[in-house]
Amino acid sequence: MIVNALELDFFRNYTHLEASFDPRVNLIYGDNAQGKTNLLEAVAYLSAARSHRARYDREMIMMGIDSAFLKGEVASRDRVFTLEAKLFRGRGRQLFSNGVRLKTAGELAGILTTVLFCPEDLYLIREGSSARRRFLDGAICQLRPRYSQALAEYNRLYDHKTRILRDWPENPSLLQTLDDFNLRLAQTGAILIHYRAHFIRRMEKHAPAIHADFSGGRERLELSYETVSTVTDPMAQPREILPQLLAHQESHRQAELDARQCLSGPHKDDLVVSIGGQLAKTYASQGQTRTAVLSLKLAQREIFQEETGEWPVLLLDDVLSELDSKRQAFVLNRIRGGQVFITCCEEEKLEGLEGGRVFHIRDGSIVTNI
Ligand SMILES: Nc1ncnc2c1ncn2[C@@H]1O[C@H](COP(=O)(O)OP(=O)(O)OP(=O)(O)O)[C@@H](O)[C@H]1O
Repeated sequence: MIVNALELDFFRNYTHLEASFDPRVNLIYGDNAQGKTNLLEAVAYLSAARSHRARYDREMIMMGIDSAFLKGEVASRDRVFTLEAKLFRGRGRQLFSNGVRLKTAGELAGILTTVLFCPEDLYLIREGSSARRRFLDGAICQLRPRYSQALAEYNRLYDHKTRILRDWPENPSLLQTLDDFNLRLAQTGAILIHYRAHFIRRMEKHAPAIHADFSGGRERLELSYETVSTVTDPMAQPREILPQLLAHQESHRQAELDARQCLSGPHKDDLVVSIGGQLAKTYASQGQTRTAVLSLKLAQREIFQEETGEWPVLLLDDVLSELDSKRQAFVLNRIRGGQVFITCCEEEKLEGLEGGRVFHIRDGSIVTNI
């Protein structure tokens, strides 16, 4: 997948932008607050009609203006697609693919897939397990529609069970439905565990090799999957996992009633990341953390390519800071396959770039395009 060209009108701080891109590396540099991240956000928005940092579409419309327009020309699946989004203040957005209005954002799936790294992704290593579960869920949903259905169903059942456990002392009749929710949660939970285990197994084949190359052979990345303790083989079929989840629920039944919280199930799963045998969350340096997160993202991208034959577009926002020059050179020149967008602040980073195209962004405009 390649973004050949992008056009923006009244998107964030871009009054009007027209740009065409290199099929390999695009380096976007400029001072702080000039519009580098906004550019990546626009590309990401055309991929899934979602922004990683805007809660509402209206935030992306230039202040004082009523609508914004985004247009991308994308080469994908041996065809060229024109993707358009029109954002409005006070009413719903409109999405188009090759001039045809789309009914849902889901219809964009598979045309332009992006893998984004942004500074907040460092939480993936540093913070609690929820950030890592979000990463796993997002990556598996890109590949497996059945997983996204199961995840949505699990979250719905989980919310319901949480309400039962919270309210049962005031309303004991709620407990009559608890067994039913437990069974359905275990059935969908078993599907999540099965898919997560298989995905992490594939990540284990890709991410350590990338991390080793990235760190010049100095570091060994290890991944492992931590799930419900009664599950003996998370790779097994969901029907084999199901009785083990039910047993765990049963043994935690009283504790859940006492705590008025849902304590059993894969909503507490974790992807454990270690570097050289030490838990990355506790011991990794800033550069190691960045390297590990990026290795995970690059592995996600390779798995997608293996499955579909297409490289997702890689969007790297402010990835170079805190990396030494060897690791920067890896990002600039040695990421294999596919198109990459990299934002950075300092001009000296340009010296390390061996090919591709360079864009200097100032105040919502491209001032030089090398
Ligand atoms: N809806 C909007 N209308 C107008 N300007 C906006 C809007 N949303 C954001 N901006 C402005 O866009 C500018 C550039 O933001 P962006 O996040 O792209 O900066 P950046 O170049 O990535 O900077 P940094 O290096 O600090 O990350 C900011 O000054 C911000 O105030």
